Amino acid sequence: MKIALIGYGKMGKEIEKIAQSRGHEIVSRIDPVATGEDFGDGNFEKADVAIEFTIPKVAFSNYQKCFEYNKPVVSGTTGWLDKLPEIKKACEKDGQTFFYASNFSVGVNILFELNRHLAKIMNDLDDYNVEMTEVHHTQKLDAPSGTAITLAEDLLENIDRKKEWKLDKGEKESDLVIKAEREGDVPGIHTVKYESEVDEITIHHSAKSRQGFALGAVLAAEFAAKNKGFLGMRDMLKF
Ligand SMILES: NC(=O)c1ccc[n+]([C@@H]2O[C@H](COP(=O)([O-])OP(=O)(O)OC[C@H]3O[C@@H](n4cnc5c(N)ncnc54)[C@H](O)[C@@H]3O)[C@@H](O)[C@H]2O)c1
Ligand SMILES: O=C(O)C1=N[C@H](C(=O)O)CCC1
Repeated sequence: MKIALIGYGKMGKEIEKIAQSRGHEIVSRIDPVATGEDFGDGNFEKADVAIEFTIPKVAFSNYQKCFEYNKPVVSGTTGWLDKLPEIKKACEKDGQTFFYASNFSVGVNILFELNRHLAKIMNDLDDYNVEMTEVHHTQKLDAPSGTAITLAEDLLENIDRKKEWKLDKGEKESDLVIKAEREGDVPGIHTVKYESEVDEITIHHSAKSRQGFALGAVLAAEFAAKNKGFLGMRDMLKF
């Protein structure tokens, strides 16, 4: 498969290694800083699929470009999701293909499943408060992480006593607090903690490197090249 990388930073480079090890060819590396390559230089159109890991403020315009070229796109960038309804519309009305995941690691997607299941159990157990922590490297631009937002949305959907998430500090009992910490080169740690007077229950994922995110993004690109529409990890992993 021929792959275009949009964003050739930490994730773009990790994805390149995994994609090549799975026999794929990188035909384009679009990044104004790292490579100087652009959509119009004749290479992007050779791609079967694009994988985009950039920065929040440019992600949406990159997806529009992919759609202009009718290329399926895998989106890993976080912090731009206010534009998601427009992307869904492009998939439904114009037949575009878009695969988004706040986290492509299979391990984190297992955590998402556990989080939904545990939240259903904890809904009636009012003695427990729930809060979340995420830890990432100091270069990260967005907070809370996209992964933390996914975990929080699943908690809010299943725990009636929590009404909205708040970054770092809550004001009311009904606020779900997400603490965001930045240190060193931490690839990503997410914890959901329930606490009562008598005990604590935690579920936790800690990435050892960026390899798991990159492998998941390449698997998603393989899936997006064969399937159409608005896609996500639950379509691909089927667990
Ligand atoms: N979904 C996941 O599994 C997952 C995993 C890791 C990171 N991320 C997200 O991916 C994004 C990138 O992470 P990273 O660690 O690679 O960041 P990074 O800072 O190392 O790389 C970002 C790259 O984007 C480039 N860029 C900036 N503007 C651009 C543009 N207009 N077009 C193309 N490239 C452009 C930058 O020059 C840089 O090289 C972040 O939003 C991060 O939160 C998601
Ligand atoms: O390094 C990052 O930035 C990461 N971003 C994603 C997020 O915001 O959840 C996934 C984990 C790593």
